[in-house]
Amino acid sequence: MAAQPQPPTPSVDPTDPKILRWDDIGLTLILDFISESEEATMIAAFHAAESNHSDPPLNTRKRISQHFGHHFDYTTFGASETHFTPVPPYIKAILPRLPIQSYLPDQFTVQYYPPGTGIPPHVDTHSMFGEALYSLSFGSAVPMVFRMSGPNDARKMRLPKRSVAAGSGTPDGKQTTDDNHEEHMHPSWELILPPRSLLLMTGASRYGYTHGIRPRKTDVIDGQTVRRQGRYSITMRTVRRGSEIGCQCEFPGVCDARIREEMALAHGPPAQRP
Ligand SMILES: O=C(O)CCC(=O)C(=O)O
Ligand SMILES: [Fe+2]
Repeated sequence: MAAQPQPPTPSVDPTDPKILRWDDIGLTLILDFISESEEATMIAAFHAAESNHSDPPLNTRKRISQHFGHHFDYTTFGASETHFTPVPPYIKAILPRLPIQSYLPDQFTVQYYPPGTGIPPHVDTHSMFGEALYSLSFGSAVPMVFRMSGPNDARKMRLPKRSVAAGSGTPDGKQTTDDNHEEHMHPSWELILPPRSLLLMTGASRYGYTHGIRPRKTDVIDGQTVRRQGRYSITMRTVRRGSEIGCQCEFPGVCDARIREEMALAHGPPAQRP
């Protein structure tokens, strides 16, 4: 396997060597954010909630999601108005430890990735969720791919049927010439997310970069080729409400708020009723 592109060198927090920061792009990785016993509790809770379903996670070949708080709405890429599931204690317990306390997440997606699966590169919706996006990893390590978005990403986000599942490349995941050009302009790099680590995306890493996980049977971790195992993550987001909905970021190419404004301009003002 070709060597995977390494992430830029982080700075290590002087007060805590487990906190790695890429300050210029607003990215933070906190190692050992949860204990092994908290990890075991989370895995057990995930499986307990799945056992009502016909397809238990260990037999699935597709990513499975559980939603807590306001559900993620895959049609608007925002939060559901109607679906709410109370937040379980194992999630509530970690909120006081999150690095940003001025606002806390209230939308949680717990996902199980069977071995070999991933998530296509995407930019999480800007206008519907607050700046801080968290991803807590557990179960096993996986490389997350980051790449500064470019014109090809902007073009794809303006296609009629944008979806997280469509991601980058062709629907079958193959790279197109445009993808290769984009990769040349803004090379991607992979950051290993170890189990029990917390990733925090703000600034450019949140608004301007795509992030994703390549579907792969093996990964190179610490120089060793290892078979990918089942992985779990909890994505944590803060729902924007009322006048907070919108975005003023510096990355209009991949900003859903700007795309909506463009569409409104292109289609003219709404028809006046007599
Ligand atoms: O599994 C992860 O760590 C990230 C998932 C993600 O990017 C998302 O749900 O938007
Ligand atoms: Fe995401």
